[in-house]
Amino acid sequence: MNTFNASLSPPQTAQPLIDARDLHAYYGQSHVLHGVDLHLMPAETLSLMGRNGMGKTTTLKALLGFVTPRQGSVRILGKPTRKCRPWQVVRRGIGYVPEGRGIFPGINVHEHLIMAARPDAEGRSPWTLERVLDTFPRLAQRLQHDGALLSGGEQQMLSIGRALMTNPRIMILDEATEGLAPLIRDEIWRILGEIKASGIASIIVDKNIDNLLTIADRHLVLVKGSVVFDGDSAEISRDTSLLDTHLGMG
Ligand SMILES: Nc1ncnc2c1ncn2[C@@H]1O[C@H](COP(=O)(O)OP(=O)(O)OP(=O)(O)O)[C@@H](O)[C@H]1O
Repeated sequence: MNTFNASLSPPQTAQPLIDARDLHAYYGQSHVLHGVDLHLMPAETLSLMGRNGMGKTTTLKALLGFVTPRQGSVRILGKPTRKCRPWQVVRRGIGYVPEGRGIFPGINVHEHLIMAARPDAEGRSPWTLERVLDTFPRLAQRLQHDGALLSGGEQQMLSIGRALMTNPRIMILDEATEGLAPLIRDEIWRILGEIKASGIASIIVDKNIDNLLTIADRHLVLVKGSVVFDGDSAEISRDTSLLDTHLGMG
């Protein structure tokens, strides 16, 4: 798929987990998304790229129901989400790791994890507390620590661990490694690789393009609320003008 020729519809071979079409979103009078199409296939890792302010977070919020699109549709697991509240959308099997992490003061690590625990739609719980703590040994050492007293990296691990406790089919991560020290970032990318290997589909927003090119199967690039590229890592790597102009990697 080439630049400025974004796909309008997903492949017909399997049902997409997420199928969003022609999303238009506004903040007041400000028209922020201009007809975004986005689909996510089972077990796929999709990156959402673009410079600051291009509409990545708003796209994620439109998928989750935090922002109501004025035009367009979102289907999660084949069912429309129109009129659904965000909690009803995520109950279809989405683990959300928001920008800023969403960790609560006054609640410790153990409580953050167990309050999120639920089985998947088939009643299975592959992600147990034990498995999450095995994946994040740092959290195991800090179980009784208040969320507000954790480092940024620990908070991000807790945010990801909490999302996994919901036994999601889809993980949505906004700014997965923002503001973290290089070693912690590496740790987060390793864990995102494990999540991918476990078969969970993901949408990842992050500023580190090299890591996104390594981990994601497909990439969408947003410019001023429109998708200008939809393709795989080889395709985007060849498109030096796109990388230079829209991602600052020239
Ligand atoms: N709550 C809001 N009210 C008004 N305008 C907003 C609001 N949130 C975002 N915007 C504006 O909408 C546009 C898209 O913002 P959005 O946060 O979706 O972009 P982004 O690509 O995620 O950027 P960043 O990397 O800076 O988070 C920007 O112009 C931003 O200023």
